[in-house]
Amino acid sequence: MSGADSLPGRQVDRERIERAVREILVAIGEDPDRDGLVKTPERVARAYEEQFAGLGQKPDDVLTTVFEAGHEEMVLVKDIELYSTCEHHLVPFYGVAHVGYIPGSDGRITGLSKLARLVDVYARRPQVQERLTGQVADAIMDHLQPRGVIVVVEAEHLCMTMRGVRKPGAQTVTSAVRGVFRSSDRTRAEAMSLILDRR
Ligand SMILES: Nc1nc2c(ncn2[C@@H]2O[C@H](COP(=O)(O)OP(=O)(O)OP(=O)(O)O)[C@@H](O)[C@H]2O)c(=O)[nH]1
Ligand SMILES: [Zn+2]
Repeated sequence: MSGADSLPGRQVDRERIERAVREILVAIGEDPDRDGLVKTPERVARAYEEQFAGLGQKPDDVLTTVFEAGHEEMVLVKDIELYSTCEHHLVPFYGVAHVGYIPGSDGRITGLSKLARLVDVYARRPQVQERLTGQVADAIMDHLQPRGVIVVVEAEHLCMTMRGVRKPGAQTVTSAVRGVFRSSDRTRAEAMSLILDRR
């Protein structure tokens, strides 16, 4: 688990970001005092506060509604839009997450929106896609004790699109399977066919 998980409510240091952004503007040869840029450090600080808000959140903050519904079949929320930040280049990667689980024998489930909120908790951090995918799966395993979890993330990384290798359109697909989705080929295949069904 990352160290940031133990920092509930942590706020970003906006003033420090502002100073750093001003420095970057100088370093790229810009004039940070010209009209268009004068408020940029402040804007970036506010944007970063939002973009990295997940560093101050834990899964417990969002998985608040857990109830026993006696439902023991698969629950799958598809196409949860996500925006994250590549920790290598600090540029966005974005796409969708699909989150499915099969409740445990106690039938404990959570609110559907909470699954999407959980994705945001981990997306709003400097990330790599593989870790994001695994963290969402592990948080659901820990909090709901389901029979299994499957998380699939499909994303485009702007660090591969706008710079570097420059391959727009390349989609990175990552999956994390836990419990019955790992042990049963059939259950995993059923989930994958629901996830990939693009009707
Ligand atoms: N596995 C993984 N790699 C990522 C992710 N986001 C970005 N990367 C990769 O991280 C790597 C960083 O490679 P480096 O060689 O250290 O950095 P770089 O010289 O900027 O690499 P290029 O992007 O190839 O120009 C690149 O291959 C990126 O495509 C991610 O979520 N998961
Ligand atoms: Zn990157």
